Amino acid sequence: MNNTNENVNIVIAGPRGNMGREAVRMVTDTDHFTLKAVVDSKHDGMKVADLDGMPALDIPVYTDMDRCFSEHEVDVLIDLTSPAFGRKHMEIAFNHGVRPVVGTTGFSDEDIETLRTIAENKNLGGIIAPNFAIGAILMMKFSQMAAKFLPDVEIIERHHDRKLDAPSGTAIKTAQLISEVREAKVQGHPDEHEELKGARGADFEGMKIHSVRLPGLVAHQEVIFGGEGQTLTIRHDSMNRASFMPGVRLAVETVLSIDTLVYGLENIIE
Ligand SMILES: NC(=O)c1ccc[n+]([C@@H]2O[C@H](COP(=O)([O-])OP(=O)(O)OC[C@H]3O[C@@H](n4cnc5c(N)ncnc54)[C@H](O)[C@@H]3O)[C@@H](O)[C@H]2O)c1
Ligand SMILES: O=C(O)C1=N[C@H](C(=O)O)CCC1
Repeated sequence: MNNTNENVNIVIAGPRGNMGREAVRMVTDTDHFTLKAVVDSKHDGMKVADLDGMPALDIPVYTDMDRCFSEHEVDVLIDLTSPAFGRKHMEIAFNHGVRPVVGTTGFSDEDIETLRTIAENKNLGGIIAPNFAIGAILMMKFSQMAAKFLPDVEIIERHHDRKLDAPSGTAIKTAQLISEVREAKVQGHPDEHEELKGARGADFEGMKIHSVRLPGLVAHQEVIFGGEGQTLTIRHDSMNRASFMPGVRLAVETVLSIDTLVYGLENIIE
């Protein structure tokens, strides 16, 4: 952790998105963070102030991340873009000695392994966090704890209808954490069959994951455990994107002092 509060030079990719806008606010409101530039899918050569609905900041906009890192001294990249670009952006960052903090979801296990190897070869830290909200991290930890005692579990995640990936990164991470403590297990009736394809949801080692997408939602998840004569529901709701920002700030401060890739904020909140 950067306990000395030394200045951190930051680039944000995806500044016009729901998360990116919030991250621009968080970085510019944090005394020891400096926003050096943003990387957008368009508007190369403009300033943040020129972008619709963005604050009046004299900060340059790039579409070419390589060029952005060549022209500025950068410590940390915050990537909040889309599943198609997260991995590429991380590789570019590592190549420039920049430490990525990535909220973008949709990474495969193979992506994470490859990126970890790159990070370690370059002696650089990186953090991929499917969910930056402290309450969501606790939901995942509590779920892992409960699964030791109640191994029958299903996950229902609910998100806004602009979301590209399903199931959510949080739901996958929750299932991975649960699978660390329980034997793989087929749930439900052994002879069950779906009258409509997909009715039982996605399968992760016998756990079912159900994805709801509706306008009006932000990010929500229930982890439901069933046992003899009882159920236990662990639920988290993010009502807005500000809920993610303390976690992004913590990740930026932590990534400066690690030299591997960390996947999941639960690994840095002990
Ligand atoms: N980890 C978390 O806590 C957390 C929280 C919310 C969202 N997310 C994830 O973060 C990502 C962004 O979510 P959002 O709701 O802000 O999405 P969004 O669609 O509102 O914003 C994404 C932004 O990225 C920009 N973009 C796309 N490709 C780009 C590129 N190549 N270079 C630069 N910018 C590019 C788009 O123009 C858009 O402005 C998603 O993957 C989402 O799942 C993670
Ligand atoms: O808005 C989104 O998209 C979110 N995605 C994360 C996920 O996939 O788990 C969690 C927070 C919101």
